[in-house]
Amino acid sequence: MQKIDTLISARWVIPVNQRRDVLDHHSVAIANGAIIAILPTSEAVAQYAPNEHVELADQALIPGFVNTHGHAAMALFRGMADDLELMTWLTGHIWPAEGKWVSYDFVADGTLLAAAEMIRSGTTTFSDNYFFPDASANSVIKAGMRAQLCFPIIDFPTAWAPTPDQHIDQGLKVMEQYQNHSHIKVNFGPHAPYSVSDEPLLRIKALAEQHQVGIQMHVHETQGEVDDEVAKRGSRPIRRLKELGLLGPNFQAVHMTALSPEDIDDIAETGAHVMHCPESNLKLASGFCPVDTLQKRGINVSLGTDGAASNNDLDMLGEMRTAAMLAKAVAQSAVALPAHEALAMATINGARALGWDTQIGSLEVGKRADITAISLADLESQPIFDPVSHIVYTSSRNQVTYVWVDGKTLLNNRELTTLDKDVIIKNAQQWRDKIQAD
Ligand SMILES: CSC[C@H]1O[C@@H](n2cnc3c(O)ncnc32)[C@H](O)[C@@H]1O
Ligand SMILES: [Zn+2]
Repeated sequence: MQKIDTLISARWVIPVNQRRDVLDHHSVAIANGAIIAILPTSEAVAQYAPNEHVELADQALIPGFVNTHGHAAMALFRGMADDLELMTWLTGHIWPAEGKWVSYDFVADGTLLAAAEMIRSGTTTFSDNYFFPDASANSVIKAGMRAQLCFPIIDFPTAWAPTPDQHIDQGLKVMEQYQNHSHIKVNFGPHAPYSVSDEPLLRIKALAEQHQVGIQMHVHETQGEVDDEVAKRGSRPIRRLKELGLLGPNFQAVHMTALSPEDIDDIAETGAHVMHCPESNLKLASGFCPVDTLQKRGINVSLGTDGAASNNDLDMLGEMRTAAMLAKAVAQSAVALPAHEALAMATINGARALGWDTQIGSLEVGKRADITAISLADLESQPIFDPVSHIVYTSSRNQVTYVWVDGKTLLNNRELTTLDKDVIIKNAQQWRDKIQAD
């Protein structure tokens, strides 16, 4: 018998591999944080002597969700400014609130709140775009998750830095601090084409090439953004970014609504990735990302929740369901974004977009053991013809039972192991009291 750290035996293992397998009565064997075998449970129990054997009858194992766009600390602004269109929401409510409240402590506490919510809904890796990325990094490490932290760059002064160059300089220091960290990647996060001038964008392009890191940016969030840019500069935002040399396989374009055939050509030709945030787009009435068309052009489309101030949750199961439904409506085709492809969008496509697909995003031998378990035991999941259908179309986040990162348990039968739920709730309430009293 081979000694290993953990054996997880489940009714289904859904690896989200190339073959889109659904494996019945299989087990995942874990040693030193990595997946060393996926095999029928009858064989696994004969072959391995695990330190811990987790047996999950009526549950499915999937790769941990990869939430590829958000602003974690904005969880503290959840429900503060609802039912507004993007620019009113941003300029009339969010930016003034950020000017007043955002600090190192705000970001540390807000990111812990977001991390706890994400773990409890099956997310193991997320991408963040917020001020004080050093505070976010500490919270991510405390939570035991993985994150891409895109430090913000914007033309006007923020709570974090007074000029675009100082945003970049401060971000570079954080990037240096986390170079080669197994759980943290630090990337560039220029806010949007309408809020970042050519000069900082050219500096970002040169530095991203020099450091071989990614760039994530809100692009084509609304038709209004595209029209304004055409009126102001005479070119569409995507074309401007292409002409500046930013588009390429390390470019992550968030939102991507209001696309012309030429915009789609630009993305397809350059190999840039698209981060689709359907619920934020719906709530802010921003527009529609043509997911089916993009995928047919071979463009990698991943999934993101955006921040909890525009979603208002960080629930990738819910986001996946919305994405699957919306893709069909937008394509006017019920075969657009089928269930297993929606699951791939929430896992392996995200890992690919973040450049982490050799390590995470699917359950395969050699990858890190970042795994989520979902219970399909209850009445609402009966009968079960296809567990993938149920995960995408009927499951809710309270069915997430276990979460592992690097084989370490972050959620144990719905209990957080790395974070203190009561402290996080108390801190969130204290921030609410301060903000409300103002
Ligand atoms: C530089 S990123 C941080 C910056 O972005 C703001 N933000 C949050 N959500 C959105 C969105 O959907 N579109 C544009 N900007 C957004 C956030 O409040 C920060 O100021
Ligand atoms: Zn955003």
